[in-house]
Amino acid sequence: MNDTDRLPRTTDPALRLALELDDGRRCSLPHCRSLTIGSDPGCDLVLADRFVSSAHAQVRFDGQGGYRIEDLRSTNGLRVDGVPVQGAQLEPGMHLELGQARLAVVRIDKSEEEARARRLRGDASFCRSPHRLMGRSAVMSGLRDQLEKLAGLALPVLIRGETGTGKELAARTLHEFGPRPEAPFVALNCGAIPPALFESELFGHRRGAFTGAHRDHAGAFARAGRGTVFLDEVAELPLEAQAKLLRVLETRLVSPVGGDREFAIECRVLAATHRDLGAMVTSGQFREDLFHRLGVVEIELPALRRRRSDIPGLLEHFANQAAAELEREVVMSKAAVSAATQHPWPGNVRALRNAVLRAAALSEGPITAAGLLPVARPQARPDTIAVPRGTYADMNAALLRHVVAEEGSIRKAAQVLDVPRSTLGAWMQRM
Ligand SMILES: Nc1ncnc2c1ncn2[C@@H]1O[C@H](COP(=O)(O)OP(=O)(O)OP(=O)(O)O)[C@@H](O)[C@H]1O
Repeated sequence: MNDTDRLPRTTDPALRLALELDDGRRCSLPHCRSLTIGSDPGCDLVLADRFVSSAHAQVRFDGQGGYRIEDLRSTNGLRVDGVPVQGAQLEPGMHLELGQARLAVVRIDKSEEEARARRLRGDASFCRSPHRLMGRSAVMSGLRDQLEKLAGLALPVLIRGETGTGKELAARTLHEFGPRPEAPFVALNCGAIPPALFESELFGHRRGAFTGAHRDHAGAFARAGRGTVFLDEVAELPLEAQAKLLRVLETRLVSPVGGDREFAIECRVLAATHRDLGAMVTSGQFREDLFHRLGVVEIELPALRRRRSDIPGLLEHFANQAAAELEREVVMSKAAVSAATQHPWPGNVRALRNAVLRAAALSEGPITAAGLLPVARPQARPDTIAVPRGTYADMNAALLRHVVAEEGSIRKAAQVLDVPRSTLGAWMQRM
């Protein structure tokens, strides 16, 4: 038998279906679009199974509200409810086998789906969520649509954007609207991990693996379980660490340092960077194969100066946040809104948020333009830096302290040094 057309057809146009993997991952069938399934990272649904062909099958939208799966001449074929088929109309309750991978066709509860979409679009009820990407500009609403589509797919996503544009917020949104929002979201700042600790932080270690390893340590992949690992500032990984990460992403197997057993990883991997990874690949600083693994899909968070129409809404949002924290009214003057809309905001939304919170804390009446954007006082810059005699580490610490003292804040120093604020913060903590 090569076809299961005799199965009842899906006629309800509102019926939404998803494919559920054995490990609980769920991929909702995109509205009115086709979806390819295979082991190739370019597929919409990637199955890391050596019996799955690179492009194994395709789920086609049939134009009438239904979906059909077709075998794409795969090596190991397609089975529906245990029967080898060439194609079949998808119905809830069916079991598909592609190579050794098993997928169940499940019905998505419509109200659950609608609530998810409403939350992502920004209903009032979702305003309280700390993970909300605000902004009414066309570029931001396009981005939210993109995130909504990507959240249901198990693909790796590379998030690009300048510091403070909301990359981590976007990663959390993908996790929160993905199939397992209740599973852990583990964020790791790759720029803040000393090279010697990289393997242990990601993959974990066993007790006694190295001096100081007094007990077993679960790495990020183990802690994320079936959730998400977010590799922030992934471009900062040294080449040796990149090779190790690539191996894990290819085999989906992790071996803790000092352990003799590998375990399979089940989490989704998201990565972010403020750097031009393509250029780093060209200059040999970043592995091309890892770049393609991580960036199956790329999204870009636009700089705030490229979407100035979002600024008044963000000011209002953060003024409300400040009012809630300070337990008093916080009002922005028209002049402050106008000045903020012209400002270049090199530190993007984070800088804007900090400016509003600082101004709200310091001003008693409405926030003025000068209160929000104080003019930087020119500082006398010494020609030399007093560097202590000592080790390379001592010297680095002295230089970092100097830049922070001169710039007046870790945020500004991070901009001068062109490193993320969180990275510089972590360096300072280790000094
Ligand atoms: N669109 C947005 N709506 C509301 N808040 C935002 C938005 N974008 C960023 N923020 C806020 O700005 C701050 C910085 O965001 P986030 O940490 O996600 O940026 P990032 O791009 O990951 O920064 P970095 O590269 O420095 O790590 C957070 O407090 C976040 O909540």
